[in-house]
Amino acid sequence: MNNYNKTNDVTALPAWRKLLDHRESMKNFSMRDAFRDDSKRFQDFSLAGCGLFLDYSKNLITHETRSLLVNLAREAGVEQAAHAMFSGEKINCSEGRPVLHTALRRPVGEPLMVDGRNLMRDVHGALAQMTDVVSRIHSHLWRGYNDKVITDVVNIGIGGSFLGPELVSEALAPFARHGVRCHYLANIDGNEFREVTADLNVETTLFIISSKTFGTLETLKNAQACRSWYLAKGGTEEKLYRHFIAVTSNRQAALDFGIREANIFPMWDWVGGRYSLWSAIGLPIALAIGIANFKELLSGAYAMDQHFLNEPLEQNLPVLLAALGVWYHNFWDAQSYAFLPYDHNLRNFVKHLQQMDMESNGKSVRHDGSSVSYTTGPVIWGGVGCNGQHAYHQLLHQGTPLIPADFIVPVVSHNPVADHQEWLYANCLSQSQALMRGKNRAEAEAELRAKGLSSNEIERLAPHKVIPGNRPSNTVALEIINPHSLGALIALYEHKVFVQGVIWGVNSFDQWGVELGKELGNSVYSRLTRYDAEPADDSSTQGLIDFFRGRHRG
Ligand SMILES: O=P(O)(O)OC[C@H]1O[C@H](O)[C@H](O)[C@@H](O)[C@@H]1O
Repeated sequence: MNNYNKTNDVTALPAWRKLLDHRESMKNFSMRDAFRDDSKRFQDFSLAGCGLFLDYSKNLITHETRSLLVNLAREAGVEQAAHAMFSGEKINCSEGRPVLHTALRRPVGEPLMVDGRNLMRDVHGALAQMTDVVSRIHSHLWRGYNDKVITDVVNIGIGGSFLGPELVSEALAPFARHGVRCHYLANIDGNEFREVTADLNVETTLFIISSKTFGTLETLKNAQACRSWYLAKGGTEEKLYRHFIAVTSNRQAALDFGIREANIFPMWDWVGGRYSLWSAIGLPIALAIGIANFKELLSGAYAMDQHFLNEPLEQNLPVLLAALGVWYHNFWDAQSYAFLPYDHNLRNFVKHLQQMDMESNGKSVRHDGSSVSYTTGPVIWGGVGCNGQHAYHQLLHQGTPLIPADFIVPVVSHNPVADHQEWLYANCLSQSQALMRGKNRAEAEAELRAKGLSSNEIERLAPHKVIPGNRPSNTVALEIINPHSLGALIALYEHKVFVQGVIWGVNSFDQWGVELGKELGNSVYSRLTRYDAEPADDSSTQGLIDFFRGRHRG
């Protein structure tokens, strides 16, 4: 039971009931009319903070909606929950752990006592260890077994030990000027292994085994394969320590794998995998962009932390985004949410957000073990614009489901080409404008008439040309993607997810749902590889095992 939402059932809160009534009153609300009737709408429903600018005016909301949604967040205990999280309360109830990824970006000097221990000493100790190894590699003091300079880093990790670092490395590629290329090896798939290692030089490659538990199948199998690759390519056992680093909370397992003590970077159980890029899991980022830029990333996230903690709910970026998501999800029956970054370097942002959001709030049991009676975490999807306009925006504009969208767009490109950035920005705005205003029947007919079509043709075609509109979106604009603004942007969504979890009364920080598949995987594997194994419990699994056996050339 969380300490701040006594009922734990959000539908019992007065604000929820008022929102149900309000939803009824909004059934004929038209954004297009709202913009026509209120010239101050953009001004009233936009907010700047931490280098980001949020335009949330293209939403199915009025001033009353906003105050009811903010009241819901308040009644659900969001303010108390935020302080509980930041102060180290064990809010991850099922695992009895604090949730302190925010501690990873606190500046030196701000102590954080948890169970009598100042965690900040551990945090800054790890940051100092990162700083040292980055400095030694960038200054060519750290060399390979043949004394060659390190030019490539392969991060071996999956889930939170991969998606966050991958996102940040790509997003901050313009800042990678230290001669170290980052590669990510995540899946247990020979195709990926070959793709990652094909062009690597064993003499100049450093492997980072990133695994909070050091027990993840994919990561351990890849670590063993990379070790074999290193030895097969000429690497020596004696100098293996120059090519293998580990980031983990399971120190003993790393030592047992053969990682030298000094090459082990700490992780802690109070940092969830999907929130861990700010820790030594972010080592590949720091190797690519330098420790100074990595610290800028931390300071951007810290700025958003302070905004989230201190701004009133009405002026609070994560709270507003969270409340709007709840509004559509629980009162407009939206089942998914689209993220549409208009920047090539943010092309994998949605992958990180998928884990952050869906692994956090893809829950159906509240803190106290009771089942929810309402929908919780949405399906998160999306992709880079303008590409999506030529793929799935059709459904966004004329499909049957309501799918709220977040557009994310920088003004300045790191690589300006002709007027491309102007067109990219224009397309981002026009897509959200089209979602909002649509094209009504009269406009469709007038357009066809202007093309000289006959009235029969107009009658036939017009229904297909109508675009419903009134489809909500937010636009997060920023001047340029840099370490500070990216840190703030990622932290914005971390806190949005947190606020929604508080409102829904679920534990956003465990992930028991991923265990069963892993357990069953072990028994399927043994049936695939041992001919004396018991048959599977169901004919589908056994039939597919037989299909494999009949064809596999192992
Ligand atoms: O970092 P690791 O312990 O290897 O875990 C890697 C990933 O696998 C787990 O199954 C969880 O679903 C993720 O939250 C985690 O990030």
